Amino acid sequence: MSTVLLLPAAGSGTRLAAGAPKAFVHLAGRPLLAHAVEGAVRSGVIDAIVIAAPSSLLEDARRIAETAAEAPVGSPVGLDGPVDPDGPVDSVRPGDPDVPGAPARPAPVPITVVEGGADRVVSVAAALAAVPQADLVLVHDAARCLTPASVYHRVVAALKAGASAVVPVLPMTDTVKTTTDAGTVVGDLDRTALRRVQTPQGFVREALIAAHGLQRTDPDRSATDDAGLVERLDIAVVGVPGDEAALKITHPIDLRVAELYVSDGHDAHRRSE
Ligand SMILES: Nc1ccn([C@@H]2O[C@H](COP(=O)(O)OP(=O)(O)OP(=O)(O)O)[C@@H](O)[C@H]2O)c(=O)n1
Ligand SMILES: C[C@](O)(CO)[C@H](O)COP(=O)(O)O
Repeated sequence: MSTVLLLPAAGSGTRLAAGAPKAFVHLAGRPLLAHAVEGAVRSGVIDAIVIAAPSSLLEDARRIAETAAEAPVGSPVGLDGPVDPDGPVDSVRPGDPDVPGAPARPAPVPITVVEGGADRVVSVAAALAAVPQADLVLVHDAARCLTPASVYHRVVAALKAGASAVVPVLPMTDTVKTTTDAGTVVGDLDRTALRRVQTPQGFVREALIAAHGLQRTDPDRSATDDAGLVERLDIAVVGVPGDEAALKITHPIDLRVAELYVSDGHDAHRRSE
């Protein structure tokens, strides 16, 4: 089964306010986009990547992504111990650079860069239109650039087990209340039923194409993720465990947290659990 990753990276990063479109802001000396591409390639489950970038930065995106993708690729990344050949992810590749004697080799993952749009949905649709052939399509925010390989593995495994749509989810850690516009508390939501949703979100290609097709004619613009579009087709969306390291870098404090996480020596892309 071939799996293509769509990487929306065309956002302006208004809330981060770091002086450049967010995917081009540096974390630990490299653009977020480089971290995101490297994480996807090192997961071992992605066959091709399509990036949606700002129109003025298409060449920069291509250069950054191709350099990042040339990092040696290794299959056991994110998996503890040897790869189980009978395990759920069957496209894992050999050649771990950290295994003594294993030869490093260039990434075999082709990268396409397209122009993004005015909002995330438009950017994802532009990237989706550039996917030549694929059985499975994953959509992943460049802003979630430290996502561990294990999250990719869980999403792809659930698709291969028969799901049409898969999202990584985490429990709520705050109490959640509803309020009036004026800010008066109306009531509490049962947080045991609520989940924070991350990316990569995975889809059978036809489901994602149908969902974006519907979106083009649907006046309801409320969906903030691709699963939200697919839900309108009454397709069941399956949740798998996400990971706190897959945080979306949105505000300055998120970038600071990510910097500390990396400088503490964590290599999120290699982490299994
Ligand atoms: N027009 C857009 C808007 C967002 N994105 C991408 O969608 C992901 C999630 O968006 P978000 O984190 O909200 O990024 P921004 O839109 O850049 O943030 P802000 O709203 O603060 O400007 C990011 O990887 C972002 O680059 C995109 O490709 N095209
Ligand atoms: C797709 C997403 O990352 C899921 O949590 C999120 O909805 C994107 O947020 P945005 O601010 O609407 O881009």
